[in-house]
Amino acid sequence: MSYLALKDIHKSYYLGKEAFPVLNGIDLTFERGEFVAILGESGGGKSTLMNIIGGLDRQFERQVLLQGQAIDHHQEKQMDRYRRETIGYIYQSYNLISHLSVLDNVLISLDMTKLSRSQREQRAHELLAQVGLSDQVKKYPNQLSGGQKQRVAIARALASDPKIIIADEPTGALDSQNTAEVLQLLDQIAAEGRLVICVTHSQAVADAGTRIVRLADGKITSDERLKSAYPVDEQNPQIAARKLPWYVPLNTAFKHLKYTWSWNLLIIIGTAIGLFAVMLFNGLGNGLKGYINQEINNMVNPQVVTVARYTKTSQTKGSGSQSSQRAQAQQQAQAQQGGASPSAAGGVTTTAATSTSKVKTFSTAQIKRLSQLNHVTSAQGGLTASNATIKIGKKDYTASSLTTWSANDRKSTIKAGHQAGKNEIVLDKSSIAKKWSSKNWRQLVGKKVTVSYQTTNKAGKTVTVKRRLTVAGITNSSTGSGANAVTYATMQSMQASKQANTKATSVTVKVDSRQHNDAVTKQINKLKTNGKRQFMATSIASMLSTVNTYVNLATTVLAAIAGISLLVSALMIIVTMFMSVSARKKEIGILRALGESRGDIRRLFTSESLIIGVVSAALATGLAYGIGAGLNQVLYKIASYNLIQIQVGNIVSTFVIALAIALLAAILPAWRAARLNPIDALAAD
Ligand SMILES: Nc1ncnc2c1ncn2[C@@H]1O[C@H](COP(=O)(O)OP(=O)(O)OP(=O)(O)O)[C@@H](O)[C@H]1O
Repeated sequence: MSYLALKDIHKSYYLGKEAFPVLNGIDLTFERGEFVAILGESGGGKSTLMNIIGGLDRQFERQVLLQGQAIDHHQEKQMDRYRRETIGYIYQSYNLISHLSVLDNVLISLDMTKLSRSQREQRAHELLAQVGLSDQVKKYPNQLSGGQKQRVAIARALASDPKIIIADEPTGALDSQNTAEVLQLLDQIAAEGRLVICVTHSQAVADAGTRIVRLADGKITSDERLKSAYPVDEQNPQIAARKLPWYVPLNTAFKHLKYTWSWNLLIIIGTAIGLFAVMLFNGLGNGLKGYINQEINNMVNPQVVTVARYTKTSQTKGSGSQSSQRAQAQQQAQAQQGGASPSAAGGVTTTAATSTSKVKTFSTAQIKRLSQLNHVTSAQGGLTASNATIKIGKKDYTASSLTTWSANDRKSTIKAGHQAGKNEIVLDKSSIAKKWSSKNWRQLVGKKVTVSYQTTNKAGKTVTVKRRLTVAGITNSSTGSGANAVTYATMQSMQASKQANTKATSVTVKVDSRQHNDAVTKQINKLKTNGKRQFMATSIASMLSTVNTYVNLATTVLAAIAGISLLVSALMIIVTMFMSVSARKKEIGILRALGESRGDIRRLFTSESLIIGVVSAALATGLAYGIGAGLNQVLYKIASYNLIQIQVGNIVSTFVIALAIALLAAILPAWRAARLNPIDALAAD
């Protein structure tokens, strides 16, 4: 049984439907230890025959047998394995991979063996020493002479310890001295017990072998044995082969990107800019939310629910949206029973006179009921008057509202002085204190002022409540609530002096923790007496969540707009990958000839795209942090807050987006690369 046998091989090329026969029934047998020269004229079919023997060409008729076993050339995976385990190629034009060093060119074949990493490196060094290139291992192919390149190609062909070496015009591009050296190496390879099949035009080259097969017009015209084949040591075990591990294409892709970094840098920068913009807008969204929350929390206690009595007005108008309910609660809280002028207070629109007249008060029992609810720590009544006049010295100042200080009001809003005590008042900084003196507004603290407002007494008569109060402090509250405030007791005593209502028109309910605000608000709104709803509650927490929703919406829209640029990035990666596939056709052919599968080629290009994605995301993260920090410095001067806050989640999502784009962009080019016919790919310029 011959080591390799060709049985009546026929091969035709087709141009349209017209067949051009190239091989017309080739019957040949080969043994290990032979150095066979296939000699023939140009166009005689030598390369075609070598591609069939080498497992690259699968479109032929009849059989190739290896050790008596027919190779099923219809099975792609079996052919990949056959090339990987049995065949080593040497080409006229060397076909080295230009972006890999001499050592890596040899290692790329050794990666498909089961040798350990150190054994692979040791073998690569040994083979390069065997071909006389020990001192050239770090060089790249373009730094070598033709003869040196061919010797690297020989070392690579031997790397995976194949038993058949196919050399297609190996000396065609070499001078006589290099030709002699290469022929000597091929002879040595045959002497090691391998089968060397060498295609040549040259009689001199053919004479260096052990046998000459002449091919003309697709037929064997002679088969001449020059000397007997070298003896084969059957005991010598072959290095075991394996499929290419997944990380090798990743590694090769990385080396290619490193070799061509300047080419890829622009794409990386382009992609990074898009990712950076998305990241920055998300960071701005985080910052804005944080800033708004902080500001509101500084002004208003988030653990507070404001309660008003539920009225018919709120039934007709307020059963709708949350915001309209909130507005009504505030209106009711700020209007005073008995007809305090129903004008706007704290940015709330005026209510109709009828609704004002219907504003109900809280009984002590009702306040107690509220204070006993689950998660409620206290419930405190409050009164509000609209359009109060504050007389300081001889000058009158208008306070849009005068309220009672509640748990809702933050001590941090007091910018000078302290909280109001009995017969004291805190006044608003911008609308009163600064108007009194823009520079020395703090000096208002301790001064006596006269506060007056109109209301209706219990008999229905309009009366003017007037009281001399001491200024305890100055508040700065942009929400309006608590801007001008006295204690509940002071307000009650003022009201009582003119027989006006002293019962609470609003109640401030303190909740044990912020998380329970919503639950308490819902609970209060559900309370009923005789089947009738009693209260209407609103909490700042629900307002905060609405604000956060708006900020999220705005930043998502901005990030999405920025994200459009990522489409351009994806297109850039697709174009680059397609160009890379076109430019690297030969490399694809070489890798396939070495035994890499279509999947390995697909992984190579996908890895390259993914690396571009990861590097872009890393660059975008760096840019976002750098530029974000710069912007924060500028914005801090305005808001005293770091408005760009990039979080871990933003970084993770940026990497996910980048990888998704890179993966999508790689699909088509990688598929195209994997589908390339290895023979056509090898023939590429
Ligand atoms: N892909 C192809 N499509 C059509 N015809 C082809 C193709 N490849 C080769 N041929 C033709 O097949 C014939 C044999 O080509 P082949 O390359 O095998 O010859 P060769 O003996 O190796 O020639 P050379 O020594 O010049 O390399 C030639 O006539 C060539 O034009």
